[in-house]
Amino acid sequence: MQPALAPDQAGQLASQLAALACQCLLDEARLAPKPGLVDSRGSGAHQDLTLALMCRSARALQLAFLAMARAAWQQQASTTLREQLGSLGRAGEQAMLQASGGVNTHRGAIWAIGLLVAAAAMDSSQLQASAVCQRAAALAQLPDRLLPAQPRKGELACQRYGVGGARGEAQQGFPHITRLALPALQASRARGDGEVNARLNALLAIMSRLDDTCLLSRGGMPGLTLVQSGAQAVLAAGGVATLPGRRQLYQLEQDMLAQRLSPGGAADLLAATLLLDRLPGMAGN
Ligand SMILES: CC(C)(COP(=O)(O)OP(=O)(O)OC[C@H]1O[C@@H](n2cnc3c(N)ncnc32)[C@H](O)[C@@H]1O)[C@@H](O)C(=O)NCCC(=O)NCCS
Ligand SMILES: Nc1ncnc2c1ncn2[C@@H]1O[C@H](COP(=O)(O)OP(=O)(O)OP(=O)(O)O)[C@@H](O)[C@H]1O
Repeated sequence: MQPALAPDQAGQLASQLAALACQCLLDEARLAPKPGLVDSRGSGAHQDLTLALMCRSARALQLAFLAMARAAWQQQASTTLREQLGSLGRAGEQAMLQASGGVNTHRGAIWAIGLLVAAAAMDSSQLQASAVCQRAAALAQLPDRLLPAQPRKGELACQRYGVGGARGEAQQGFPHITRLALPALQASRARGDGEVNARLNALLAIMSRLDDTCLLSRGGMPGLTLVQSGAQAVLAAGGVATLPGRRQLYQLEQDMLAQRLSPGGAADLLAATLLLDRLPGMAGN
């Protein structure tokens, strides 16, 4: 049990968490070169998204993350908290749609990062990635009776292809982050690759294994397989910091753009990876 904090101290930590979550979304959006995704070079495989739109959407989500951190502050996982977070997540989606003029910029990110912000707030004395992911999984496993019944694109892809999607990833405690992305980020930094390349290698590690419903909706199983094997080829060639790895990355990007493939789920998980990487270093810890 963490020691009780004065209310203003608790409020400050919740604000810091929300600001950090937004910063991670901005860092993900600006990181380049990301195959198929919006980045500082352009819109990737998207026709209705730009970097400016992604940044506006990211900033608009700070209040939703703050509300989630406050709601979860020193709470245990419960159906009441899960349903509160669900309502706040849907309000966040409305704020996102307002900021983006009706385009889905960050729905998957609100889900993953919302759960992780809430999980961090539940016990701010235990901010290591594994502990935070376990608490987020406990939340994601609880039912939300207020969830609207009609299934969305991701849900439909899950049913059609028999994969777990965004929900399954969270319910399992974000294994693509803890087992792949964070180790790839750390190994790449340790090799002296530089921060941009380390983050790109973490993204490629997620893409090499994730059953991303964005890819399944856009390109079916062939689209998902193309991306997974292309990302594996980049990593097998030595990663994005090497010349052979860079060549594989640009080949993968050409193949993805030709088929309008965008790994949106992997991008969300990269932003979540950056958050988990920075949580233990948050002021006050
Ligand atoms: C569970 C969610 C993601 C609904 O997902 P659904 O599968 O129905 O599809 P939807 O197309 O809306 O979103 C899927 C998004 O998740 C991301 N994604 C896709 N595949 C994956 C994957 N394998 N792993 C992680 N993220 C993924 C993509 O960005 C995609 O756009 C979520 O939107 C939801 O239930 N929201 C309700 C509000 C809520 O409960 N919020 C909780 C706040 S903490
Ligand atoms: N840098 C990024 N560029 C593009 N998408 C991103 C980025 N970062 C995260 N995403 C995620 O990708 C998802 C967008 O995927 P996608 O375009 O397939 O969804 P959609 O809007 O439902 O589909 P469509 O555009 O085909 O109608 C968003 O939910 C968002 O969470």
